[in-house]
Amino acid sequence: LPCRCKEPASTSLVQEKHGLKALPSQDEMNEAKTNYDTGILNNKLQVVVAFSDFKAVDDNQLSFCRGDEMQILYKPNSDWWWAEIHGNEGYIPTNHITEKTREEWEADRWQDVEYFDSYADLKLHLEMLSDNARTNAYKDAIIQNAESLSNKVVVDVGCGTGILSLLCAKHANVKQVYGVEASDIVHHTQHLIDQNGLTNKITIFKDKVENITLPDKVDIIISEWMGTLLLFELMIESVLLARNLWLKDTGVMWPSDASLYLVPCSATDEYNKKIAFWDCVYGFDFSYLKSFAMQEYFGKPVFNHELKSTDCLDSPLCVLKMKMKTFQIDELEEIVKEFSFKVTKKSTFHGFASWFSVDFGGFNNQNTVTLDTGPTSRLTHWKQDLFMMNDAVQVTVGDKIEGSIVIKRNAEWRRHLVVTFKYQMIFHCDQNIKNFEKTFPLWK
Ligand SMILES: N=C(N)NC/C=C/[C@H]1O[C@@H](n2cnc3c(N)ncnc32)[C@H](O)[C@@H]1O
Repeated sequence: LPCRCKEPASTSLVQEKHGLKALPSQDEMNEAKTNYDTGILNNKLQVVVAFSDFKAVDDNQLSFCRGDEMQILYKPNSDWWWAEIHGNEGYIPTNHITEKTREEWEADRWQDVEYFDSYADLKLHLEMLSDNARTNAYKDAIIQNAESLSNKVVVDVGCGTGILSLLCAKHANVKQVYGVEASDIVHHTQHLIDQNGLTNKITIFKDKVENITLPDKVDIIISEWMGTLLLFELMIESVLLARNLWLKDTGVMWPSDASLYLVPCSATDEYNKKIAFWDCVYGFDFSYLKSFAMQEYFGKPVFNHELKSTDCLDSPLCVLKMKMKTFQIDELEEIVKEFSFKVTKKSTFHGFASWFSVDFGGFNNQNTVTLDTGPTSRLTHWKQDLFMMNDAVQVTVGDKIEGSIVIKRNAEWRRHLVVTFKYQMIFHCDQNIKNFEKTFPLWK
């Protein structure tokens, strides 16, 4: 099948670019045919997955795309194997494929081993549980909607120590709570449930929510999945998958709504401490280092920035609003939002700040509880995010900052994002225009 790969490179380019040896000789091939026939294990040909596209440059090579699965027939040398795909046979370069299974390959793209290891010990759970604004928002939502939760079945996706499951079971007369947790922290969770006398109300599943089978569909999905820039970790994908698999049509998602906000801001302290600092170091001009400092300190977002309301140069803009009952996973691939900010004070524009808020929609649209992580609310462990631009620009009332933010999901590393700002500044006094653009990996 014609592959949607890029245009063919020349043979030499392919071989140079991928550092490939020459194609196998006829002798090597004959040798392989003899040896490999005996190498087939229990009648199953080895299947490999391509982790990058390859465009054949002659008719005895096979073209394929990232994610394609191929059967290996012979291995004449370490650089080229003879494979079959879509009924065609030919050579494939071994430095484009992984011998891992698709499941292993997918897990790698999600960095599941590192990800779930990071939640296996108490550190992150202590940080989340110590965040009173966060945890009490869930508790308040449960208490204020206890009536509606009565006799309902709840699933807590990514339950960690089980705190949300415990709050549901204690403060509402729920029928049953299923707590689902894939990291090793889950080996403590059952003890905590038993120790608090809620064993008969809460059932724990020790696996990814993608892999489990619940006894039945549920009335409520509760989860605390929000990360930096709301979306990082992309745990939201697992929550939406759980919705698609296990939520009744009449079911409720908690949080029910999630919003991401953006504002132009000054960040004078950060800028002076890390960038302006180099202008004069013990009487010496170190300004040569400023561009390196900008890359080192602000090439990526600052995820633990504390934004003051007085730093904001205009009102915040909601750049993403997700109705969790209907939002689709593929909408996460790329989010684009135009903005047009108008500066409200004389200050220095250093960049943009972002934060999120989530609503726990009441069942009858009353008793909605909101967890807001913005500069006017109680500080949470998320704090706010700072996207420091490369140029600090003096601004005054009426200056405009117009452009777009693009949040693009990393095609390879599925928990990561890339954020690009592209905008122009239109100065009120002389209508002079300056163009800016900067891209921030989050985090790969
Ligand atoms: N970043 C914030 N705020 N919270 C992250 C919260 C993450 C918790 O949910 C678990 N978790 C994440 N994804 C899954 C999944 N697909 N299946 C089961 N458990 C999962 C993690 O192991 C953490 O304990």
